Amino acid sequence: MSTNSINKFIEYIPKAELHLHIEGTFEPELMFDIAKRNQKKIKYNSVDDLKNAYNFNNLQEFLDIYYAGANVLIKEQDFYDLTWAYLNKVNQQNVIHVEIFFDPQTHTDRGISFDTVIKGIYSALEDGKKQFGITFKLIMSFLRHLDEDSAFKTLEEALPYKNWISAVGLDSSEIGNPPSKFERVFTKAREEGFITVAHAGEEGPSEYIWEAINLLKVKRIDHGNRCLDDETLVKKLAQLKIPLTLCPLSNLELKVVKDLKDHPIVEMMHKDLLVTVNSDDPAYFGGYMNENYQSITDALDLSKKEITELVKNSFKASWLPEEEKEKRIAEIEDYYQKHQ
Ligand SMILES: Nc1ncnc2[nH]cnc12
Ligand SMILES: [Zn+2]
Repeated sequence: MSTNSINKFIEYIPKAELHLHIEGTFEPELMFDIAKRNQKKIKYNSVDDLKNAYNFNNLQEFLDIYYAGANVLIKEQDFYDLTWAYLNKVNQQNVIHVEIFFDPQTHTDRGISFDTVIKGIYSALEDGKKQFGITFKLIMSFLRHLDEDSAFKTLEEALPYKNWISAVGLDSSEIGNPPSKFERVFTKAREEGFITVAHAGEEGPSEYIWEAINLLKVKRIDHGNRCLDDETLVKKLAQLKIPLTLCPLSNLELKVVKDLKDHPIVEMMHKDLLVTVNSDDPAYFGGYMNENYQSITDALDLSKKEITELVKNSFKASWLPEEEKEKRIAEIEDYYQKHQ
């Protein structure tokens, strides 16, 4: 199979993205534009200087730069522009459904109101649906390095927007901040009708994945790479069909894997895990959806059949209505049959 043919296959197949932090789509060029209009300073002199700083040894080194970048977002229009830029990008990549995270505490902790953040993001998502037909769900993620009180306060702020937010999640510095720290917040969130998900087993141990399942009652695990350390856990994830939202380029850039050739995605498929491909923080990790698919395809020599399986998994793992899921999966199978 020529690289060209498989890359075209990846480009044109309709895709869903399930693990994407909107703050992680902040491209340096847009960051400088928004900083200028808000008269905010950036630590770096130029787009190139900033890009040169994107060299991470672990999750925390990335998070420090990611939170600093988000500091220039002040007005509703800024959150709109950020989200709109992402939708334009993925529309060109034939992404037709997105389930995206936003981190309200990154902004409310600096005095930006919850309303400003969510209104900007949501109105761009609505416009994306109208203009591009991209359907969406919004996931509000708690920052796990902050305390339970802050998470409870954020949950309260989200209640008037229940109709806009499908789920709550858990992200930021994983090691030392286990899911158990947020058990009570997640219980309350479920009582309020939110679906739950959590980042677990990215850098943290497999025990954190168990906690996310048993204590937070998550419907998906974000990352979950470390589940492979525990065969019983792998069996549990497979048996409960709990999807894992994997992020290959993120894993490479944050040194979760040394080389994409070591990425566990194929091993996980062979173990019957429902794994999906996502971009996490594409502005920081060198690629959106197509680049993620293309780089693992290159590294692991994936076939069109395997790529099709991964794409179907994303729709299976999505929260689209059942009827719509089936329709999308049938369309993807049809695409495969025509282009295999
Ligand atoms: N990969 C990641 N892990 C944890 N928190 C994050 N926030 C943004 N990206 C993240
Ligand atoms: Zn993430």
